[in-house]
Amino acid sequence: MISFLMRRTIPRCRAYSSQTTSELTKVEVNEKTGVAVVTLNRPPVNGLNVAALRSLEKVIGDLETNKCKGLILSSSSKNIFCAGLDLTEIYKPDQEKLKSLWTAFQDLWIKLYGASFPTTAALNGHAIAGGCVLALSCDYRVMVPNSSIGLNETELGISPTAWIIASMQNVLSKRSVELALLQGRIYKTNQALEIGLIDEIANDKDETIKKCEEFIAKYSRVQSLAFSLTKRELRGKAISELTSNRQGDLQFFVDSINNPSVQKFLEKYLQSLKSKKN
Ligand SMILES: CCCC/C=C\CC(=O)SCCNC(=O)CCNC(=O)[C@H](O)C(C)(C)COP(=O)(O)OP(=O)(O)OC[C@H]1O[C@@H](n2cnc3c(N)ncnc32)[C@H](O)[C@@H]1OP(=O)(O)O
Repeated sequence: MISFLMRRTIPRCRAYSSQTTSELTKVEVNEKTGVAVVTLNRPPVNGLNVAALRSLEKVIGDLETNKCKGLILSSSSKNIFCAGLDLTEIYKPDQEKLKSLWTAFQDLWIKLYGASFPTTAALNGHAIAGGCVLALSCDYRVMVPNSSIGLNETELGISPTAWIIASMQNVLSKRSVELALLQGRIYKTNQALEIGLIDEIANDKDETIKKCEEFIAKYSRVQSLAFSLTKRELRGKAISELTSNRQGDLQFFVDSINNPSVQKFLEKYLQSLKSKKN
C-alpha cells in the first residue's frame, strides 16, 4: 500500500481518514469504503499546466495500483471545478513546454477514461474546456446550480481532437455532440442536465460528494474484474485510437495552437478575462 493508504495519523472517526496532500492534488481515502476524494488544488481556477496534469495522473496511477474502490474528483476552489488548460501556457508558447502539456493531457486522459474503478466528478463549479474533458472522462457527473460546463474549443479557434470528441460521444446523443462542439457551447447547470452532460444537480459541494459516493456504492456488488473488463470493452477503442496515433494527435494540437489566428484570439481572450475585474 502506498503511503496515503497506510497512514493512520488522522483520527479514524473522520469519514475520510487517510490522506496525502501534494501542492496540486489532495487525496483523501475513506478507509471503510476505499473511495478516494481527489481534489484539484491550483488556485485560482485549477488551470491545467504540466505539473497539475502530471500530479493528477500520478494520483490516478497510484489509486489503480492500490485497487481503489472509486474516485471522486473535486476542486478546492469555491466556485470553479477547472477552467481547462492553463491559457498562459498556450499563448505565445514555449514549443517544448507546449508538447509536454499535450502529452501530459493525453497520458492523464488515458488513465482517467480507462480507470478500472468507478470514477465521478463532483462539480462544485465551472468546468470549461479541459475541465469539461476531465468531467467527461469520469463515469458520472454531479454539479452545483448556476455553473457552466462545455467544450468551447471552436470558439477559441481550435478543434477538439478525436479522443475529446469520443469522451463527449460517450455521454451525449450524436445530435447534442454536434451542436455542442460545432457551436463551442457552454451550458448552464440546468441545461447540462437536460441534455445529459451532467447526471445530477446537488445543492452544494458537500452534496456533490455525497451523491458521487452514492453512485459509487451502486457498484459494491459488482466484481472488480468484470467491471474493468467491461469498461475496457466499452472505452478501449477510443483509447487505442489515441495510443496508436499519439504523435499525429500531438502535432495537430501544436499546429492548431501555433496558428496565428488562434494566437491572436488567445491574446484578446486573455485580456477580456483580465479586464472583467476592471
Ligand atoms: C485540440 C485542442 C483541444 C483543446 C482542449 C482543451 C483546451 C483548453 O482547455 S483551453 C482553456 C479554455 N478555458 C477557458 O476558456 C476558460 C476561461 N475562463 C473562464 O471562462 C472563467 O475564468 C471561469 C468561468 C472559469 C471563472 O470565472 P471567474 O470566477 O469570474 O474567474 P476569472 O475569470 O476572474 O478568472 C480568475 C483568474 O484566472 C484566470 N484564468 C481563467 N481561466 C484561465 C485559464 N484557463 N488559464 C489560465 N488562467 C485562467 C483569469 O484570467 C483570472 O486571472 P487574474 O485576472 O490574473 O486574476
